[in-house]
Parts: sequence; structure tokens; C-alpha cells
Amino acid sequence: MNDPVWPEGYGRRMLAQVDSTNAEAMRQAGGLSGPTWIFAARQLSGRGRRGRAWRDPAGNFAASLVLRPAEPPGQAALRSFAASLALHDALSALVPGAELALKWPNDVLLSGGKLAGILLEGSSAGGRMMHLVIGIGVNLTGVPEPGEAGALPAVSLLSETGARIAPEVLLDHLAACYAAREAEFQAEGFAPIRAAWLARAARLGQEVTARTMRGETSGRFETVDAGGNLVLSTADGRRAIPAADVYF
Ligand SMILES: O=C(O)CCCC[C@@H]1SC[C@@H]2NC(=O)N[C@@H]21
Repeated sequence: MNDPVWPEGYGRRMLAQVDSTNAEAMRQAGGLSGPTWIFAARQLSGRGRRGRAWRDPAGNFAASLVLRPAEPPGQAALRSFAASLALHDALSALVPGAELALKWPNDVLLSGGKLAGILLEGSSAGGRMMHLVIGIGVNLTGVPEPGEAGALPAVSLLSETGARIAPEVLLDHLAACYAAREAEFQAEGFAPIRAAWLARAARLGQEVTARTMRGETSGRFETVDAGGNLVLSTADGRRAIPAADVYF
């Protein structure tokens, strides 16, 4: 594939080492004049969803994109679908034929295992986002130690496909793919992102379990609705779930 062109209007800060690119993005957010990628060759204390740690063996990808969407949080957060889709776009271009899929809300799977995770953070005031940070971690070469029971096994791009992609190369591709998805989101809203995401979704139409702090809901994975909710068809009817961990 041709070398991508760095997208116009996007900045980048390339760091040798950081605690967490999301933490660094939040620290720098107030001083940035436009959308900016914060990339670190080495991340020592990565943060995962639901307060979990995200372990980054050397050689893996860690970066966070800082945006200023000035939208209500629910609308701004739909970018997590744009981000996972952009990552799918970038990886499919870099490793044609890789068996990639998307898992709600924003994991990227490879050969059925967890290849990548995305963590959204941010700050808002007066009902509008001031900053949105989209943190993306990809197991390019290393696989973190096993996580909680029942979770999908972590896999790496190298272990599953033999492809050795440098983190900086993935950043160039991801930045270009994200900028294209962001432009689509701004021009046409969530509908085309939602449709493209669903076309790549893992386990659509199959039984899944959504687990929250309050309990579990099992049902057939029907769709993702216009608000980004996971829609399950359960024995008690249709349920739209805004946030959960999903188990297959
Ligand atoms: O739990 C998940 O699946 C989300 C993991 C997100 C990890 C990435 S790595 C880059 C960015 N910086 C962080 O501290 N976390 C995100």
C-alpha cells in the first residue's frame, strides 16, 4: 500500500516514553490549537476501560487523539465507533486478509481474539465537550498477560499474521483513516459510520451477554442503534444497553 499522507489540520506529538498517552493528552489538551495525536513509543501505565490497567509490552502501539468537538457528550462519544472503524480500515490496508472484526463498543478483534482496545476520556462544561481524548492501544508484537475469566484472549498482529508493523507506521495509516471517518461523521452524521461498523461487527445476530456493575443481560445481538447503544433481543423484550462489557 502507498505511504499515507499525514492529514491536513492534524498535529502530532511523538514521545519516547510516557505514563499513559491518555493522561498526557488530558494534560496537554488545554494548550492544543487543533486535533492532535499524542504518540508514545513506550507507555508504562496505560489505562483500560472500567478502571482496568492496559499493559503494553514494548513494540505495541499506544496513541491518543485529542479533539475539541463542542458537542453534547453522547454525540461526541459516537466517535468511538469512528475510531474503531478507522483502526479496522488501517489494519486491513496494512495486512490484507487479516481476519479482523469489531466488538461493541470499540474493540478490534483478530482471529477471534482481542487485538486492540479504545478508551474515551474527556472533559465537558455546560453540557458540551471541551476535550475528547480517544486512546487507542494495539497489540502489534506483544500479548499482555491473560485478563479476567471469560474475557476474550489477547492476541497480537505478529502472532496471528506474522506481520511486523512498526507503531509509527500504524500511526500514519490510522491518522489518515481516522481523518477520513471524522470527515464522514461531520458531513453525514452517525448513519454511515454505524452501517460500516455493523458490516464488520462480530457476533451480530448471535447470543451474547452484556455485563454491567448492576448485572447481566443475555440476548441476541440485534443491532447498534442511532445512539450507539447495544440492542439485544431478550426473553423480556428488546433492551438498549448504553455501557457494558460484552461476553461471547
Ligand atoms: O480496556 C480497553 O480495552 C481500552 C484500552 C485502551 C488502551 C489505550 S493505549 C493508548 C491509550 N492510553 C491509555 O492509557 N489507554 C489508551
